[in-house]
Amino acid sequence: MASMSVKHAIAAAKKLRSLQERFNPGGSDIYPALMGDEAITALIPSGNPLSVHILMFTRALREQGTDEQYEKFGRRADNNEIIGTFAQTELGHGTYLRGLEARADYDRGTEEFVLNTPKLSSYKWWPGGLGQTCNYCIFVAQLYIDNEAKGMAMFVVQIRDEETHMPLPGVHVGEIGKKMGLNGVNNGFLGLKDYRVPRLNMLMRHQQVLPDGRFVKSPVSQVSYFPMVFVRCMVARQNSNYLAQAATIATRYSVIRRQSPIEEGQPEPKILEHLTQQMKVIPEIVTAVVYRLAAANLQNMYNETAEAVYRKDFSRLPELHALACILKVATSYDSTYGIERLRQACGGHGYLTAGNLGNIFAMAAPACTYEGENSVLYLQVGKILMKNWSQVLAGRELMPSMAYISECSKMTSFPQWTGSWECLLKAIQYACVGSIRLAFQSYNARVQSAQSQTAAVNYSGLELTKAAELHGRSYVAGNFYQQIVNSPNKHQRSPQFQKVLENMLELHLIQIFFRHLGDILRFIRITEDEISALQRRLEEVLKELRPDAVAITDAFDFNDKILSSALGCYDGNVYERLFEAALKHPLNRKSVPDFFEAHLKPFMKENADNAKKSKL
Ligand SMILES: CCCCCCCCCC/C=C\CCCCCCCCCC(=O)SCCNC(=O)CCNC(=O)[C@H](O)C(C)(C)COP(=O)(O)OP(=O)(O)OC[C@H]1O[C@@H](n2cnc3c(N)ncnc32)[C@H](O)[C@@H]1OP(=O)(O)O
Ligand SMILES: Cc1cc2nc3c(=O)[nH]c(=O)nc-3n(C[C@H](O)[C@H](O)[C@H](O)COP(=O)(O)OP(=O)(O)OC[C@H]3O[C@@H](n4cnc5c(N)ncnc54)[C@H](O)[C@@H]3O)c2cc1C
Repeated sequence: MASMSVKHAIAAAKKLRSLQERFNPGGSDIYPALMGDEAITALIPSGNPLSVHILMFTRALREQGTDEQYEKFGRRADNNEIIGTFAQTELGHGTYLRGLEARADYDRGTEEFVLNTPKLSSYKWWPGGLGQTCNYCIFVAQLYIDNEAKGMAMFVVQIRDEETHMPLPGVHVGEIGKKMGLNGVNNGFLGLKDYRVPRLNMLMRHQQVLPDGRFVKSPVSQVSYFPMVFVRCMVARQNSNYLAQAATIATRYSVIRRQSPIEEGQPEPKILEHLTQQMKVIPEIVTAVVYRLAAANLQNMYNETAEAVYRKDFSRLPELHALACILKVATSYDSTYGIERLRQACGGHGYLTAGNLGNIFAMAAPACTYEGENSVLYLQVGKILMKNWSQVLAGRELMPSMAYISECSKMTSFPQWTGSWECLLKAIQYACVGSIRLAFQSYNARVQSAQSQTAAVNYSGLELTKAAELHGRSYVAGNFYQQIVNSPNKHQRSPQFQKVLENMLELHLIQIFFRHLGDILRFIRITEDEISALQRRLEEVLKELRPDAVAITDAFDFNDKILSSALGCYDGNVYERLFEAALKHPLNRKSVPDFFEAHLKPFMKENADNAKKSKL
């Protein structure tokens, strides 16, 4: 599997190079285009062992290294002359970066760093491609000068000989073992013992160690986290893709599969005629569209911020960090939940490997963990919301993506309920601000009672994560509303197309309303009649979108090779393809399986003999 994945990954890398020549060398705006060509995902269903090389190793060299360091290492990496990974997580630490144990001690006598993973728990553990594929890595370590800790730093480390691929002296490297999925990625471990690298192997665009050992601190320490921000933006796009693939498969299957008459005596309908099936499938189609649009927005913001950071303007980093966290979490949670819901919507055949829904789930699910575990990132956003609420109380402006918080904070009560889209959106935002206010009261009371900020964050954690989740809902729903209702190119859309988009907006807003009804009712009075009216509208809009479901998923434009699913094939010949896949199973090569003579027959005979004896 690993060699097949590497073979396909090399093919994909060549494609990426040709795209880079067309777009711009190493530009971040090529990745969505690349992912628009899902061949990357389909060709490598067991995961791409070069993903981290492309997404993190090459970018870290470009963004964290000096121009000279880019010339020395980055150009070769961009040209795939060397293959690297991003080695930050350790066996003992992943989330708490300040607890990382790998260390880099500066030796001013030789102008080198001595790299060590002092304990087993200090071993780098998880980096993609580290096990077998990479010959370099970005090694993230705590920097020490004269045994004084200076914080985290990144080092370019060669781990294997470029000719023989043998691990270099002082390097202990290998594969960490089988996973739930992505088993073509060869995630690896790395131990270093007194491994020396020249001073200029420390990436020094933002912080420097001078030959005499003087340390020049970064103006903004968080800029060293930038490689993670980029991947969080990519995850938002990639996981919306996984959900779109699963939605396409389940939709196509749901208009092929017939089961259970709706009226006695009538023929069995397509299962998508069942309202409950519509409720399983159609909202996931819409969620995939909603997140694809939100991820595109985030990608633009990333590109703008990356250019600003290059000019040493770090002002937009905090907002990008907050949005990258919230979208990475929301997209990975909702896509993972959605793919499983779509699998269940396909009955038993959804559980077959030939349906590919299990593999899509296995590709999507780890995004809830990597690049920042989701609950930790929710807490991170909760902390940022507390900081911004203090700004609101001080009457200060907030970052654009949080402007609604200021607006809602000025509302003494929620206006008359109308049930309009604007009303539904405002309800979600109003509930979010109410949750922020409650979280702040708890958090602030703790800080006032002399709890440390980190302890107050921990003990207010449930309210902070709730506020963060509702902030994510508010941002995503607000973005979707703007794209459908206020988009500058709205007049270029046909009325029919605009109507489909508005139905999708109606469904998204009502679905989010019902998902957070408890949170909303805490702050807004809504009558039973008003809620029942929304229930009717939900049923109505599912019926309205039913005829468009196949067309919308066809518009995702996944070809059969990419979906790799007997249930979601374009020609709809599901049963033929399921049977064809079954006949290919190795167990069907012989009529009598080998285990019959060896195990089954003796077992049955022994039981028969025992039965006879017991009768005597
Ligand atoms: C060959 C062809 C292939 C083609 C490839 C392309 C094809 C693409 C297809 C696939 C695309 C996408 C799929 C993705 C596949 C990728 C594969 C998996 C990769 C996984 C890699 C990893 O997992 S790398 C390791 C990730 N690890 C983490 O994320 C660690 C998580 N922990 C943290 O981030 C931090 O510890 C923390 C944020 C939780 C806490 O930060 P800190 O310790 O500093 O403490 P504070 O919370 O107090 O923060 C201090 C201040 O810093 C601010 N802050 C924190 N983080 C950031 C940030 N990132 N940016 C900016 N600012 C930040 C924080 O807000 C505090 O600010 P103040 O309050 O103002 O002080
Ligand atoms: C498929 C895959 C690919 C990966 N690729 C890479 C890679 O290329 N490079 C790399 O460096 N790493 C990589 N990782 C590692 C990944 O970044 C870490 O797994 C992730 O950061 C979580 O850290 P951890 O696994 O050590 O969990 P921990 O940090 O030990 O967290 C475990 C659990 O503890 C809880 N927890 C932790 N901290 C807190 C907190 N502050 N508050 C509340 N609860 C908390 C959470 O429930 C969390 O799930 C990869 C992981 C996976 C699964």
